[in-house]
Amino acid sequence: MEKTVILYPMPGMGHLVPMVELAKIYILHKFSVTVVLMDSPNKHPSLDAFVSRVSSTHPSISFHQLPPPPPSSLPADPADISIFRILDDVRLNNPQLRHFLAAQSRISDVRAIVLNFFCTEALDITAELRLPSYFFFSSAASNLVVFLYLPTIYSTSDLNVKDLGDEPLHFPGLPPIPASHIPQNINDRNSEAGKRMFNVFRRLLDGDGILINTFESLEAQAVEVLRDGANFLGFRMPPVYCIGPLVADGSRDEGSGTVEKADCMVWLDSQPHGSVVFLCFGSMGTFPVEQLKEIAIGLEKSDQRFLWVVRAPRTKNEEPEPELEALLPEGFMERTKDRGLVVKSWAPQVEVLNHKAVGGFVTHCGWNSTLEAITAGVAMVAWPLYAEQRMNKVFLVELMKLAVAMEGYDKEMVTAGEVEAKVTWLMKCDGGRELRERAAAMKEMAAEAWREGGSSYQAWSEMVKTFDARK
Ligand SMILES: O=c1ccn([C@@H]2O[C@H](COP(=O)(O)OP(=O)(O)O[C@H]3O[C@H](CO)[C@@H](O)[C@H](O)[C@H]3O)[C@@H](O)[C@H]2O)c(=O)[nH]1
Repeated sequence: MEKTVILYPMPGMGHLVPMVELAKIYILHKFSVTVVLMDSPNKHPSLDAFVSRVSSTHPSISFHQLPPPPPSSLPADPADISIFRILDDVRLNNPQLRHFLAAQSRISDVRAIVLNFFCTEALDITAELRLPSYFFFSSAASNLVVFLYLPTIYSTSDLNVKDLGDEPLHFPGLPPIPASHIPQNINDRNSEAGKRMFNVFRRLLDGDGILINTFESLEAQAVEVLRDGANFLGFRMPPVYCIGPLVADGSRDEGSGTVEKADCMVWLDSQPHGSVVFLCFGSMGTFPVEQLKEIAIGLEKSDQRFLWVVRAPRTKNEEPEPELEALLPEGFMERTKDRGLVVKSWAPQVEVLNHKAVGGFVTHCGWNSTLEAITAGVAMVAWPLYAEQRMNKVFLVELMKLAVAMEGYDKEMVTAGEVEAKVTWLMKCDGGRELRERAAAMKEMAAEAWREGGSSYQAWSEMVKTFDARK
Protein backbone atom coordinates (compact mmCIF):
# COMPACT_ATOMS: atom_id res chain seq x y z
CA MET A 1 0.00 0.00 0.00
CA GLU A 2 1.17 3.50 -0.82
CA LYS A 3 2.41 5.66 2.04
CA THR A 4 -0.24 8.36 2.31
CA VAL A 5 -0.44 11.73 4.00
CA ILE A 6 -3.75 13.53 4.37
CA LEU A 7 -3.88 17.30 4.61
CA TYR A 8 -6.86 19.16 6.05
CA PRO A 9 -6.77 22.95 5.41
CA MET A 10 -9.31 25.62 6.23
CA PRO A 11 -11.09 26.86 3.07
CA GLY A 12 -9.28 30.23 2.90
CA MET A 13 -6.55 31.08 0.40
CA GLY A 14 -4.09 32.04 3.14
CA HIS A 15 -4.47 28.53 4.57
CA LEU A 16 -4.83 26.44 1.42
CA VAL A 17 -1.95 27.91 -0.60
CA PRO A 18 0.84 26.87 1.83
CA MET A 19 -0.86 23.48 2.45
CA VAL A 20 -0.64 22.78 -1.28
CA GLU A 21 3.09 23.57 -1.16
CA LEU A 22 3.35 21.13 1.73
CA ALA A 23 1.59 18.56 -0.44
CA LYS A 24 4.18 19.07 -3.18
CA ILE A 25 7.01 18.37 -0.73
CA TYR A 26 5.41 15.13 0.45
CA ILE A 27 4.97 14.10 -3.17
CA LEU A 28 8.61 14.85 -3.97
CA HIS A 29 9.41 12.48 -1.10
CA LYS A 30 7.29 9.69 -2.59
CA PHE A 31 4.20 10.01 -0.44
CA SER A 32 0.76 9.90 -1.91
CA VAL A 33 -1.19 12.99 -0.79
CA THR A 34 -4.87 13.75 -0.44
CA VAL A 35 -6.00 17.26 0.41
CA VAL A 36 -9.42 17.08 2.04
CA LEU A 37 -11.58 20.16 1.47
CA MET A 38 -14.30 20.93 3.94
CA ASP A 39 -17.55 22.23 2.58
CA SER A 40 -18.32 25.71 3.80
CA PRO A 41 -20.46 28.65 2.71
CA ASN A 42 -17.50 30.74 3.91
CA LYS A 43 -14.96 29.35 1.50
CA HIS A 44 -12.97 31.91 -0.46
CA PRO A 45 -14.49 32.75 -3.90
CA SER A 46 -11.17 31.98 -5.67
CA LEU A 47 -10.74 28.64 -3.95
CA ASP A 48 -12.44 26.40 -6.52
CA ALA A 49 -10.50 27.97 -9.39
CA PHE A 50 -7.26 27.54 -7.43
CA VAL A 51 -8.03 23.87 -6.73
CA SER A 52 -8.87 23.14 -10.35
CA ARG A 53 -5.65 24.87 -11.48
CA VAL A 54 -3.56 22.79 -9.06
CA SER A 55 -5.42 19.62 -10.05
CA SER A 56 -4.52 20.18 -13.69
CA THR A 57 -0.90 21.19 -13.12
CA HIS A 58 -0.23 18.68 -10.32
CA PRO A 59 -2.41 15.64 -10.95
CA SER A 60 -0.45 13.73 -8.32
CA ILE A 61 -2.16 15.80 -5.59
CA SER A 62 -5.64 14.38 -5.01
CA PHE A 63 -8.32 16.66 -3.70
CA HIS A 64 -11.27 15.17 -1.88
CA GLN A 65 -14.29 17.40 -1.41
CA LEU A 66 -16.32 16.47 1.67
CA PRO A 67 -20.09 16.35 1.10
CA PRO A 68 -22.13 19.27 2.43
CA PRO A 69 -22.66 19.23 6.19
CA PRO A 70 -26.01 20.01 7.84
CA PRO A 71 -26.83 23.73 7.73
CA SER A 72 -25.28 25.97 10.34
CA SER A 73 -27.41 27.57 13.00
CA LEU A 74 -25.39 30.79 12.57
CA PRO A 75 -26.99 33.38 10.27
CA ALA A 76 -25.40 33.61 6.78
CA ASP A 77 -22.88 36.46 6.58
CA PRO A 78 -20.02 36.21 4.09
CA ALA A 79 -18.19 39.05 5.88
CA ASP A 80 -18.11 37.18 9.20
CA ILE A 81 -14.70 35.62 9.77
CA SER A 82 -15.11 35.23 13.51
CA ILE A 83 -13.79 32.27 15.46
CA PHE A 84 -17.39 31.10 16.03
CA ARG A 85 -17.93 30.67 12.32
CA ILE A 86 -14.57 29.03 11.76
CA LEU A 87 -15.11 26.52 14.55
CA ASP A 88 -18.67 25.94 13.42
CA ASP A 89 -17.35 24.96 9.98
CA VAL A 90 -14.88 22.54 11.54
CA ARG A 91 -17.47 20.96 13.84
CA LEU A 92 -20.13 20.58 11.13
CA ASN A 93 -17.66 18.88 8.78
CA ASN A 94 -16.39 16.47 11.43
CA PRO A 95 -18.77 13.55 10.72
CA GLN A 96 -17.95 13.70 6.98
CA LEU A 97 -14.25 13.87 7.77
CA ARG A 98 -14.53 10.89 10.09
CA HIS A 99 -16.28 8.86 7.41
CA PHE A 100 -13.62 9.70 4.82
CA LEU A 101 -10.67 9.02 7.13
CA ALA A 102 -12.08 5.69 8.28
CA ALA A 103 -12.53 4.56 4.66
CA GLN A 104 -9.11 5.87 3.67
CA SER A 105 -7.31 4.07 6.49
CA ARG A 106 -8.79 0.79 5.28
CA ILE A 107 -7.44 1.16 1.75
CA SER A 108 -4.16 3.00 2.22
CA ASP A 109 -1.22 3.23 4.59
CA VAL A 110 -2.04 6.60 6.17
CA ARG A 111 1.19 7.75 7.81
CA ALA A 112 -0.11 11.08 9.07
CA ILE A 113 -2.82 13.67 8.91
CA VAL A 114 -1.82 17.32 8.94
CA LEU A 115 -4.59 19.53 10.30
CA ASN A 116 -4.87 23.28 9.96
CA PHE A 117 -4.41 24.72 13.45
CA PHE A 118 -8.06 25.75 13.65
CA CYS A 119 -9.11 22.11 13.23
CA THR A 120 -8.28 20.96 16.74
CA GLU A 121 -11.81 19.58 17.09
CA ALA A 122 -10.90 16.97 14.48
CA LEU A 123 -8.32 15.59 16.91
CA ASP A 124 -10.91 13.39 18.65
CA ILE A 125 -11.61 11.67 15.36
CA THR A 126 -7.98 11.17 14.40
CA ALA A 127 -7.22 9.84 17.90
CA GLU A 128 -10.11 7.38 17.66
CA LEU A 129 -8.78 6.19 14.29
CA ARG A 130 -5.23 6.13 15.70
CA LEU A 131 -3.89 8.41 12.99
CA PRO A 132 -0.71 10.31 13.84
CA SER A 133 -1.84 13.94 13.82
CA TYR A 134 0.22 17.02 13.21
CA PHE A 135 -0.91 20.62 13.17
CA PHE A 136 0.04 23.12 10.52
CA PHE A 137 0.43 26.65 11.84
CA SER A 138 0.22 28.98 8.87
CA SER A 139 1.49 32.13 10.58
CA ALA A 140 4.69 33.28 12.29
CA ALA A 141 6.29 31.26 15.11
CA SER A 142 6.28 34.54 17.06
CA ASN A 143 2.48 34.59 16.91
CA LEU A 144 2.32 31.07 18.24
CA VAL A 145 4.37 32.24 21.24
CA VAL A 146 1.80 35.01 21.85
CA PHE A 147 -1.17 32.68 21.49
CA LEU A 148 0.30 30.08 23.82
CA TYR A 149 1.60 32.52 26.43
CA LEU A 150 -1.31 34.96 26.70
CA PRO A 151 -3.34 32.58 28.94
CA THR A 152 -0.37 32.63 31.34
CA ILE A 153 -0.53 36.43 31.44
CA TYR A 154 -4.26 36.21 32.14
CA SER A 155 -3.85 33.56 34.82
CA THR A 156 -1.11 35.41 36.69
CA SER A 157 -2.55 38.95 36.61
CA ASP A 158 -5.80 40.88 36.45
CA LEU A 159 -4.86 42.45 33.13
CA ASN A 160 -7.43 42.58 30.39
CA VAL A 161 -5.65 43.33 27.14
CA LYS A 162 -8.53 45.23 25.56
CA ASP A 163 -8.38 47.88 28.29
CA LEU A 164 -4.64 48.56 28.01
CA GLY A 165 -4.44 50.74 24.90
CA ASP A 166 -0.90 50.83 23.56
CA GLU A 167 0.72 49.56 26.78
CA PRO A 168 3.49 47.15 25.85
CA LEU A 169 2.99 43.46 26.63
CA HIS A 170 5.98 41.21 27.18
CA PHE A 171 6.27 37.71 25.78
CA PRO A 172 9.32 35.47 25.97
CA GLY A 173 11.70 35.98 23.06
CA LEU A 174 9.67 38.77 21.41
CA PRO A 175 9.87 42.54 21.23
CA PRO A 176 7.22 44.35 23.32
CA ILE A 177 3.82 44.23 21.62
CA PRO A 178 1.32 47.07 22.18
CA ALA A 179 -1.81 45.61 23.79
CA SER A 180 -3.87 47.23 21.03
CA HIS A 181 -2.11 44.95 18.50
CA ILE A 182 -3.33 41.69 20.03
CA PRO A 183 -6.09 40.28 17.78
CA GLN A 184 -9.59 41.20 18.81
CA ASN A 185 -10.81 37.68 19.44
CA ILE A 186 -8.25 37.09 22.22
CA ASN A 187 -7.92 40.56 23.74
CA ASP A 188 -10.79 40.13 26.20
CA ARG A 189 -10.16 37.60 28.94
CA ASN A 190 -13.90 37.29 29.61
CA SER A 191 -15.17 36.88 26.06
CA GLU A 192 -16.54 33.62 24.72
CA ALA A 193 -14.45 34.12 21.55
CA GLY A 194 -11.28 34.35 23.61
CA LYS A 195 -12.11 31.20 25.57
CA ARG A 196 -12.75 29.29 22.35
CA MET A 197 -9.49 30.51 20.82
CA PHE A 198 -7.44 29.57 23.86
CA ASN A 199 -9.06 26.15 23.82
CA VAL A 200 -7.90 25.77 20.23
CA PHE A 201 -4.34 26.77 21.12
CA ARG A 202 -4.23 24.51 24.17
CA ARG A 203 -5.22 21.54 22.05
CA LEU A 204 -2.36 22.15 19.64
CA LEU A 205 -0.21 20.64 22.38
CA ASP A 206 -2.10 17.33 22.10
CA GLY A 207 -0.96 16.56 18.56
CA ASP A 208 2.17 14.66 17.51
CA GLY A 209 3.91 17.83 16.40
CA ILE A 210 3.43 21.36 15.10
CA LEU A 211 4.62 22.30 11.63
CA ILE A 212 5.21 26.04 11.26
CA ASN A 213 5.50 27.94 8.01
CA THR A 214 8.64 29.81 8.97
CA PHE A 215 12.40 29.26 9.02
CA GLU A 216 14.77 29.37 11.94
CA SER A 217 17.00 32.26 10.93
CA LEU A 218 13.96 34.50 10.45
CA GLU A 219 12.56 33.94 13.96
CA ALA A 220 15.40 32.35 15.91
CA GLN A 221 14.27 33.52 19.35
CA ALA A 222 10.63 32.56 18.99
CA VAL A 223 11.68 29.16 17.70
CA GLU A 224 13.93 28.67 20.72
CA VAL A 225 11.03 29.58 23.03
CA LEU A 226 8.76 27.04 21.35
CA ARG A 227 11.41 24.31 21.38
CA ASP A 228 12.10 24.82 25.08
CA GLY A 229 8.51 25.36 26.19
CA ALA A 230 9.10 23.96 29.67
CA ASN A 231 11.64 26.69 30.34
CA PHE A 232 10.08 29.69 28.56
CA LEU A 233 6.35 29.00 28.52
CA GLY A 234 5.91 26.87 31.60
CA PHE A 235 4.72 23.75 29.79
CA ARG A 236 6.16 21.09 27.53
CA MET A 237 5.64 21.49 23.81
CA PRO A 238 5.19 18.73 21.27
CA PRO A 239 7.97 18.64 18.65
CA VAL A 240 8.05 21.86 16.61
CA TYR A 241 9.12 21.65 12.96
CA CYS A 242 9.88 24.91 11.16
CA ILE A 243 9.50 23.86 7.56
CA GLY A 244 9.06 27.18 5.78
CA PRO A 245 9.07 29.22 3.77
CA LEU A 246 6.31 27.36 1.92
CA VAL A 247 5.60 29.76 -0.92
CA ALA A 248 3.97 28.95 -4.26
CA ASP A 249 6.92 30.26 -6.27
CA GLY A 250 7.06 27.36 -8.71
CA SER A 251 10.26 25.96 -7.17
CA ARG A 252 8.57 22.61 -6.48
CA ASP A 253 6.76 22.40 -9.80
CA GLU A 254 7.94 20.15 -12.56
CA GLY A 255 7.16 21.82 -15.92
CA SER A 256 3.55 22.51 -15.05
CA GLY A 257 2.49 23.52 -18.53
CA THR A 258 2.00 26.97 -19.97
CA VAL A 259 -0.12 29.47 -18.13
CA GLU A 260 -1.34 32.57 -19.93
CA LYS A 261 0.62 35.64 -18.90
CA ALA A 262 -1.50 38.10 -16.92
CA ASP A 263 -1.80 41.63 -18.35
CA CYS A 264 -0.09 43.12 -15.31
CA MET A 265 2.97 40.90 -15.93
CA VAL A 266 3.16 42.17 -19.49
CA TRP A 267 2.97 45.71 -18.12
CA LEU A 268 5.74 44.98 -15.59
CA ASP A 269 7.97 43.76 -18.45
CA SER A 270 8.04 47.32 -19.76
CA GLN A 271 9.00 48.96 -16.44
CA PRO A 272 12.57 49.73 -15.32
CA HIS A 273 14.36 47.42 -12.89
CA GLY A 274 13.29 47.81 -9.24
CA SER A 275 11.11 50.83 -10.01
CA VAL A 276 7.56 49.65 -9.22
CA VAL A 277 5.88 49.59 -5.83
CA PHE A 278 3.28 46.82 -5.57
CA LEU A 279 0.23 47.34 -3.35
CA CYS A 280 -1.87 44.31 -2.46
CA PHE A 281 -3.83 43.48 0.69
CA GLY A 282 -4.30 39.74 0.74
CA SER A 283 -7.18 37.58 -0.29
CA MET A 284 -9.79 39.49 1.70
CA GLY A 285 -8.46 42.98 2.43
CA THR A 286 -10.82 45.79 1.49
CA PHE A 287 -10.97 49.51 2.23
CA PRO A 288 -13.81 52.03 2.33
CA VAL A 289 -14.00 54.18 -0.82
CA GLU A 290 -12.65 57.25 1.05
CA GLN A 291 -9.51 55.29 1.98
CA LEU A 292 -9.06 54.06 -1.59
CA LYS A 293 -9.20 57.68 -2.71
CA GLU A 294 -6.53 58.73 -0.18
CA ILE A 295 -4.25 55.94 -1.43
CA ALA A 296 -4.79 57.06 -5.01
CA ILE A 297 -3.98 60.70 -4.21
CA GLY A 298 -0.86 59.59 -2.30
CA LEU A 299 0.34 57.42 -5.16
CA GLU A 300 -0.30 60.16 -7.69
CA LYS A 301 1.66 62.71 -5.66
CA SER A 302 4.53 60.31 -4.96
CA ASP A 303 5.47 60.23 -8.63
CA GLN A 304 6.51 56.58 -8.20
CA ARG A 305 5.57 53.73 -10.50
CA PHE A 306 2.95 51.45 -8.99
CA LEU A 307 0.91 48.31 -9.50
CA TRP A 308 -2.13 48.37 -7.23
CA VAL A 309 -4.65 45.59 -6.64
CA VAL A 310 -7.95 47.22 -5.73
CA ARG A 311 -10.82 45.24 -4.29
CA ALA A 312 -14.24 46.86 -3.98
CA PRO A 313 -15.52 47.32 -0.43
CA ARG A 314 -17.65 44.38 0.72
CA THR A 315 -21.25 44.72 -0.34
CA LYS A 316 -24.20 43.09 1.35
CA ASN A 317 -27.16 41.36 -0.27
CA GLU A 318 -25.44 40.43 -3.53
CA GLU A 319 -25.25 44.04 -4.75
CA PRO A 320 -23.19 44.21 -7.96
CA GLU A 321 -19.55 45.25 -7.43
CA PRO A 322 -18.87 48.85 -8.50
CA GLU A 323 -16.48 49.49 -11.38
CA LEU A 324 -12.94 50.57 -10.57
CA GLU A 325 -13.46 54.08 -11.92
CA ALA A 326 -16.23 54.64 -9.38
CA LEU A 327 -13.89 53.77 -6.51
CA LEU A 328 -11.00 56.05 -7.45
CA PRO A 329 -10.69 59.84 -7.87
CA GLU A 330 -12.02 61.10 -11.19
CA GLY A 331 -9.39 60.91 -13.94
CA PHE A 332 -6.85 59.13 -11.68
CA MET A 333 -6.26 56.19 -14.00
CA GLU A 334 -5.88 58.43 -17.05
CA ARG A 335 -3.47 60.83 -15.30
CA THR A 336 -1.25 58.02 -13.98
CA LYS A 337 -1.48 55.65 -16.94
CA ASP A 338 2.17 56.15 -17.95
CA ARG A 339 3.51 54.97 -14.62
CA GLY A 340 0.77 53.08 -12.84
CA LEU A 341 -1.55 50.15 -13.29
CA VAL A 342 -4.64 49.34 -11.24
CA VAL A 343 -5.84 45.73 -11.27
CA LYS A 344 -9.23 44.73 -10.02
CA SER A 345 -9.43 42.22 -7.15
CA TRP A 346 -6.56 39.81 -7.89
CA ALA A 347 -3.03 39.70 -9.32
CA PRO A 348 -0.60 36.75 -9.45
CA GLN A 349 1.19 38.05 -6.37
CA VAL A 350 4.13 35.65 -6.18
CA GLU A 351 4.96 36.20 -9.84
CA VAL A 352 4.62 39.96 -9.40
CA LEU A 353 6.91 40.05 -6.36
CA ASN A 354 9.52 38.06 -8.25
CA HIS A 355 9.44 40.32 -11.28
CA LYS A 356 12.63 42.34 -11.61
CA ALA A 357 10.67 45.59 -12.06
CA VAL A 358 9.20 45.36 -8.54
CA GLY A 359 11.17 47.25 -5.88
CA GLY A 360 8.78 47.53 -2.94
CA PHE A 361 5.58 46.07 -1.51
CA VAL A 362 2.81 47.73 0.49
CA THR A 363 1.24 44.78 2.30
CA HIS A 364 -1.45 43.94 4.86
CA CYS A 365 1.16 41.68 6.54
CA GLY A 366 -0.72 38.40 6.03
CA TRP A 367 1.89 35.77 6.74
CA ASN A 368 1.89 34.26 3.26
CA SER A 369 2.34 37.68 1.68
CA THR A 370 5.15 38.34 4.14
CA LEU A 371 6.97 35.12 3.27
CA GLU A 372 6.39 35.72 -0.43
CA ALA A 373 8.04 39.13 -0.15
CA ILE A 374 10.91 37.69 1.88
CA THR A 375 11.60 34.88 -0.59
CA ALA A 376 11.50 37.40 -3.44
CA GLY A 377 13.81 39.79 -1.54
CA VAL A 378 11.34 42.69 -1.62
CA ALA A 379 11.24 45.29 1.20
CA MET A 380 7.84 46.14 2.65
CA VAL A 381 5.63 48.94 3.90
CA ALA A 382 3.48 47.35 6.61
CA TRP A 383 -0.19 48.26 6.60
CA PRO A 384 -1.88 45.64 8.79
CA LEU A 385 -5.66 45.28 8.62
CA TYR A 386 -7.07 42.49 10.82
CA ALA A 387 -6.43 39.07 12.41
CA GLU A 388 -2.81 38.72 13.64
CA GLN A 389 -1.50 41.24 11.07
CA ARG A 390 -0.70 44.02 13.55
CA MET A 391 1.56 41.63 15.44
CA ASN A 392 3.20 40.64 12.16
CA LYS A 393 3.84 44.34 11.57
CA VAL A 394 5.64 44.58 14.93
CA PHE A 395 7.85 41.59 14.08
CA LEU A 396 8.56 42.87 10.56
CA VAL A 397 9.46 46.37 11.70
CA GLU A 398 11.06 45.82 15.12
CA LEU A 399 12.54 42.35 14.92
CA MET A 400 13.27 41.45 11.32
CA LYS A 401 13.74 45.03 10.12
CA LEU A 402 12.30 44.21 6.73
CA ALA A 403 9.49 46.77 6.73
CA VAL A 404 8.58 50.30 7.64
CA ALA A 405 5.12 51.02 9.09
CA MET A 406 2.45 52.93 7.21
CA GLU A 407 1.52 55.24 10.09
CA GLY A 408 -2.18 55.66 10.71
CA TYR A 409 -2.95 51.98 10.07
CA ASP A 410 -4.43 51.88 13.57
CA LYS A 411 -6.41 55.11 13.12
CA GLU A 412 -9.53 55.80 11.12
CA MET A 413 -7.66 56.71 7.97
CA VAL A 414 -4.15 56.59 6.50
CA THR A 415 -3.67 59.98 4.86
CA ALA A 416 -2.63 60.57 1.26
CA GLY A 417 0.42 62.43 2.64
CA GLU A 418 1.56 59.33 4.55
CA VAL A 419 1.10 57.08 1.51
CA GLU A 420 3.13 59.52 -0.58
CA ALA A 421 5.84 59.82 2.11
CA LYS A 422 6.28 56.09 2.79
CA VAL A 423 6.22 54.98 -0.82
CA THR A 424 8.78 57.65 -1.70
CA TRP A 425 10.92 56.77 1.34
CA LEU A 426 10.99 53.10 0.42
CA MET A 427 11.75 53.60 -3.25
CA LYS A 428 14.00 56.66 -3.19
CA CYS A 429 15.57 57.42 0.22
CA ASP A 430 18.71 56.08 1.94
CA GLY A 431 16.64 54.45 4.70
CA GLY A 432 14.57 52.67 2.09
CA ARG A 433 17.73 51.54 0.32
CA GLU A 434 19.02 49.98 3.56
CA LEU A 435 15.72 48.16 3.99
CA ARG A 436 15.94 46.88 0.43
CA GLU A 437 19.47 45.63 1.08
CA ARG A 438 18.33 43.77 4.19
CA ALA A 439 15.49 42.23 2.21
CA ALA A 440 17.94 41.03 -0.42
CA ALA A 441 20.11 39.41 2.30
CA MET A 442 17.08 37.72 3.90
CA LYS A 443 16.13 36.28 0.51
CA GLU A 444 19.41 34.35 0.59
CA MET A 445 18.73 33.07 4.12
CA ALA A 446 15.26 31.95 3.10
CA ALA A 447 16.68 30.02 0.16
CA GLU A 448 19.30 28.46 2.44
CA ALA A 449 16.64 26.99 4.75
CA TRP A 450 15.42 24.51 2.14
CA ARG A 451 18.81 23.61 0.64
CA GLU A 452 20.03 20.14 1.55
CA GLY A 453 21.21 20.37 5.17
CA GLY A 454 19.38 23.69 5.72
CA SER A 455 17.23 24.11 8.84
CA SER A 456 13.85 23.53 7.20
CA TYR A 457 15.15 20.61 5.18
CA GLN A 458 16.44 19.01 8.38
CA ALA A 459 13.24 19.70 10.31
CA TRP A 460 11.30 18.11 7.48
CA SER A 461 13.50 15.01 7.48
CA GLU A 462 13.12 14.64 11.26
CA MET A 463 9.35 14.85 11.00
CA VAL A 464 9.21 12.19 8.30
CA LYS A 465 11.40 9.91 10.43
CA THR A 466 8.79 10.10 13.19
CA PHE A 467 6.23 8.67 10.72
CA ASP A 468 8.39 5.60 10.23
CA ALA A 469 9.15 5.26 13.94
CA ARG A 470 5.42 4.96 14.59
CA LYS A 471 4.96 2.04 12.22
O1 LIG B 1 -4.35 39.65 -5.47
C1 LIG B 1 -3.95 38.72 -4.78
C2 LIG B 1 -4.19 38.62 -3.40
C3 LIG B 1 -3.68 37.55 -2.70
N1 LIG B 1 -2.97 36.59 -3.35
C4 LIG B 1 -2.43 35.43 -2.60
O2 LIG B 1 -3.29 35.08 -1.54
C5 LIG B 1 -2.55 34.70 -0.41
C6 LIG B 1 -2.93 35.61 0.73
O3 LIG B 1 -2.40 35.10 1.92
P1 LIG B 1 -2.00 36.04 3.15
O4 LIG B 1 -1.03 37.04 2.74
O5 LIG B 1 -1.53 35.15 4.25
O6 LIG B 1 -3.28 36.83 3.52
P2 LIG B 1 -4.79 36.38 3.90
O7 LIG B 1 -5.45 35.82 2.75
O8 LIG B 1 -5.37 37.60 4.49
O9 LIG B 1 -4.53 35.23 5.01
C7 LIG B 1 -5.11 34.84 6.23
O10 LIG B 1 -4.25 33.77 6.67
C8 LIG B 1 -2.91 34.13 6.94
C9 LIG B 1 -2.15 32.86 7.29
O11 LIG B 1 -2.64 32.27 8.46
C10 LIG B 1 -2.84 35.17 8.03
O12 LIG B 1 -1.49 35.57 8.24
C11 LIG B 1 -3.68 36.38 7.62
O13 LIG B 1 -3.68 37.35 8.65
C12 LIG B 1 -5.11 35.92 7.34
O14 LIG B 1 -5.90 37.02 6.94
C13 LIG B 1 -1.08 34.86 -0.78
O15 LIG B 1 -0.55 33.60 -1.15
C14 LIG B 1 -1.11 35.80 -1.97
O16 LIG B 1 -0.05 35.61 -2.88
C15 LIG B 1 -2.72 36.68 -4.70
O17 LIG B 1 -2.07 35.81 -5.31
N2 LIG B 1 -3.22 37.74 -5.37
